[in-house]
Amino acid sequence: MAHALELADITVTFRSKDDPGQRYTAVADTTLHVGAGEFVSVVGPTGCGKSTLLNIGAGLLQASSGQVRVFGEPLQGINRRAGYMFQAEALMPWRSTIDNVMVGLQYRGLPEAQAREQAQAWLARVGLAGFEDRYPHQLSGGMRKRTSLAQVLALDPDIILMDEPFSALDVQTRQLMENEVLALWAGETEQRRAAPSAEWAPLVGGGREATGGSNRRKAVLFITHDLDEAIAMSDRVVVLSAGPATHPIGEFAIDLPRPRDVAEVRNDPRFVALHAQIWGVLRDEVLKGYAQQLKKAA
Ligand SMILES: Nc1ncnc2c1ncn2[C@@H]1O[C@H](COP(=O)(O)OP(=O)(O)OP(=O)(O)O)[C@@H](O)[C@H]1O
Repeated sequence: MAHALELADITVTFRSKDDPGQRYTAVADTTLHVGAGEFVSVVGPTGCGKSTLLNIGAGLLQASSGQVRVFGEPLQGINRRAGYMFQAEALMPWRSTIDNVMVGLQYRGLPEAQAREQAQAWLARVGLAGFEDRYPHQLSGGMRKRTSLAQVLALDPDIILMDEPFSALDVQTRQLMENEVLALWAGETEQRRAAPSAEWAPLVGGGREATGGSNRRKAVLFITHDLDEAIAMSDRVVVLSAGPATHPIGEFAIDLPRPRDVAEVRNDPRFVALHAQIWGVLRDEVLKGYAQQLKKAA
């Protein structure tokens, strides 16, 4: 079966805007894939080219050479089978929560009433029932992330591309969101734990089923610089070298049982062993990446 997303021999060379003769090869000869329904994380030192690879997979950036295939088909233009969750807030501040979630559905041609119904169901599913009319500035950081998640999932993409989506959150909210993403990805719809407040609400059922979408597991490409997060969430972790000419230098199957609680799984001896193994490959690259950042700043 074709991979959901395949990057084959990708090289990305940027040209300096000020001096077109000056070039920087951020990524070189990189091949990586995400199987249908697979959760893959890519980790690497800061500035190594993680977002560049994700942008290539999203079709937002064209590779200098190499091929991108989506379910076996060469990607041309934007990857319409993928939803994209950025590190930065992507909500429109002038639109209410529900309007933010509805906008993509309406853009796809869904009548307003139907778009509203689906958006409402998704907001409920990410624990935001009752917050439909709030504006982004009236929500906490975690709630805004939930809204972004609803926005992406409402479009029922087969592939989800996530670029450090929770790095701006505090540790507790971040772990909650990570668990929520895992539960949504795994198709869990039951209430998993008691909810002391909306901010801490668990997933509630009915979203996807109520809106007639599919319940199959999505392929996820998750970019992070946080190795703990990568191991806790993924089926597979790909380690990138420091730049320039970044490329994968290690790939590790994460054989921890699911369902996982991202906080608890860190105490599992297998997690500790995997962490030590992967960190053994990543450590030198992180040091190289850090030295490069210092040089750039000097
Ligand atoms: N449009 C561009 N023009 C020139 N150089 C670029 C461009 N986009 C990215 N780069 C460079 O390519 C390299 C990789 O950038 P990228 O943002 O992909 O790294 P990253 O691993 O996602 O970084 P971080 O960990 O900081 O999020 C960096 O050195 C960056 O400065």
